[in-house]
Amino acid sequence: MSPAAPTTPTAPVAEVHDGAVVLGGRPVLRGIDLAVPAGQFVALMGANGSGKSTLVRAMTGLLPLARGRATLFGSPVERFADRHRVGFVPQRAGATSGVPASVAEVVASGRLTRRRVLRPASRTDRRAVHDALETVGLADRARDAVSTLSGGQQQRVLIARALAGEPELFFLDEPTAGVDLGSQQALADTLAALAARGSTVVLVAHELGPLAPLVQRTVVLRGGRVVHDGAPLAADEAVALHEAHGSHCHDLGLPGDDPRDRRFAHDHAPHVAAPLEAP
Ligand SMILES: Nc1ncnc2c1ncn2[C@@H]1O[C@H](COP(=O)(O)OP(=O)(O)OP(=O)(O)O)[C@@H](O)[C@H]1O
Repeated sequence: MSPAAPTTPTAPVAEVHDGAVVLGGRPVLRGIDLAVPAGQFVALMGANGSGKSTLVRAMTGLLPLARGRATLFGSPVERFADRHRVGFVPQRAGATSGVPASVAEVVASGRLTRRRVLRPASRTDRRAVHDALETVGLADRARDAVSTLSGGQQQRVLIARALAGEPELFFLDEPTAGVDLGSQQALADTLAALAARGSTVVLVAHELGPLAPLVQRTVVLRGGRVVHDGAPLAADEAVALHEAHGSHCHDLGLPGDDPRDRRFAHDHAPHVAAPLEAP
């Protein structure tokens, strides 16, 4: 019998190595090492201000790293050109922003990374928009103004916009925050279908709710560092883990006792005058 062919480890579709991010002169992420293989469903958890949104923004190239490197599909994020391969659903973004657009128009904007500039939408584009709306259960609202939808439905419109680009890798930043249970379940069904198709999902969440069964790996951040990376955790376990981690680093993104932190904070100290003391 011939020996089994060696298994090739799945190359990461998103990776950060020794990543650090500085915002407003303060280090908010330090020493981040994270590699997400194709097809994995990862939950990114941690308390408010622990750095979850900052990490997904750095992983998608929306924020520059002050140190380390980030790659998407093996390319440095700053030079990554295949934008259609990545879908991003930002945190707490309304789908309307006061713009009088229909649901279908907002979702169609998700095709722009695939369409040639100034070309009218093709039959394929229209099909992708329709399929995305079907997936999130809003096909019957396609012609309605997004402003007439509930917050949860608007969140689903943004997810449909990401789906319409037919990406392989999704980042979703707290898609269930403030969303009714019906919409949470619709989202769980949508993400289950994506996972079954082999898509990779990085989900920021405080509460997993109906999404919990989908999670294969949990990464917990605290004070801008990874404090757990492994088996899925329930939200209360993530909080317990968060609280169990010492007092050195805290959620204000200030450095802990690690000398590398002090060095890093020194190197990136804010170049602004200190605020005036309160009288
Ligand atoms: N533009 C900014 N300038 C300065 N500091 C910022 C900026 N954006 C975020 N921060 C700080 O960076 C830290 C991490 O913020 P981030 O939004 O990534 O946390 P989070 O874990 O996603 O929190 P939440 O769960 O509340 O969304 C916080 O201390 C926050 O105050």
